[in-house]
Amino acid sequence: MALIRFEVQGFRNLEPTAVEFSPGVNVIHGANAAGKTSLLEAIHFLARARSFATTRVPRLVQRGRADGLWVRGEVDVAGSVHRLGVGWREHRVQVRLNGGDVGALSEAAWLLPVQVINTEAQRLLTDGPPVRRSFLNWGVFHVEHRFRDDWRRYQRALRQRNAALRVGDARLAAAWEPELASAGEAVDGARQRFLETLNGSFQERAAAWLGGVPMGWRYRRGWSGEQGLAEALATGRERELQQGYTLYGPHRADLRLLAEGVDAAWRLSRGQQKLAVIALRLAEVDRLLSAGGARPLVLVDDLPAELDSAHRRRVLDALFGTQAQVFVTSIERDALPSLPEARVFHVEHGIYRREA
Ligand SMILES: Nc1ncnc2c1ncn2[C@@H]1O[C@H](COP(=O)(O)OP(=O)(O)OP(=O)(O)O)[C@@H](O)[C@H]1O
Repeated sequence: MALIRFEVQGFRNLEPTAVEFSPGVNVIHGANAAGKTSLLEAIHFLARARSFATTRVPRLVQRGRADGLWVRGEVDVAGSVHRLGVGWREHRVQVRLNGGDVGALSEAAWLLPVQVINTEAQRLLTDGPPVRRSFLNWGVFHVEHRFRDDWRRYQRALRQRNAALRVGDARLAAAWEPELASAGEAVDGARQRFLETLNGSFQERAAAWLGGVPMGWRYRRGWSGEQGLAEALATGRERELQQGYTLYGPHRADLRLLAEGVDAAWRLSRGQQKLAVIALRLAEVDRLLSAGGARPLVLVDDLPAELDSAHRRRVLDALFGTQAQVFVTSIERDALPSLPEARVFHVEHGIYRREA
């Protein structure tokens, strides 16, 4: 899997240009405000129908453009090419795959699993649990095919039970519990299996990058102790009726990274936090690659920020050593090591061009 051809229209400051990316490493350089982040954002929009920088899609539309935006790409999956297009037109996201409309991006999300590493990377440690749950869900979604159905089933049962709790209907709330518990246990089981497979690769990189600080993690599944979820829901129901929503289940899970046994967000420097997060994200990338599904894309924006040159070099070696398709931006071309096989693009005033 690789994003080989790419084109945008009406996306931030980018001029409508078509380019051919390398299936391996792509380096994008240019001055401040040239459009480097916008280009990565456009790739991300193609993959996920949303930005990594804003939750408001209309902000991505080029100033003064009334007809919205489109991002199009050709994705090579084992030699067969899929045409994917994602746009914002008539106040909604539109997705087209191989010439046909696709109802939801989730139908096409398997094509381009994308990971972002940017100056905000350490927010995976410092923000609240939702970012870590979505980190986990993303990985599990791409390696366990049943996960999507279990997660949807769980969300649906959760909505129904919460609606019953809000109106104080204990019988209806209880009636949703078997479904909620079975889908919730499946979601949790998939997350735990997935996490176990990340540990080796995470530990290896963390040991090399964090100067021997012992790292680990604590996964909380969202309900306590040895209880099954059905039991936790039944015993918690009275309290939940007072609160008006479900307090137990995988929607309350969390994954905390630990350094020397305490929260990594307290113990590590900002640069170390970033390195720990990169190690975790690359462990996910390794896992997807070993699962043999779609090959992930890794978007790396402004890596030089906060990393000294020795750590930058280690991270880049690790990145380039994975079999993922990689896009790295940098203000200075020379801040990145020169790789003979990398394809280099220069961005200026929103025009991006391949360098000879
Ligand atoms: N909707 C939009 N329409 C037009 N231009 C926009 C829009 N949104 C942002 N821009 C502009 O696009 C330019 C490129 O921003 P971008 O973040 O891609 O730059 P960059 O090359 O990553 O810069 P830096 O190195 O400073 O991070 C900025 O001048 C920004 O103001």
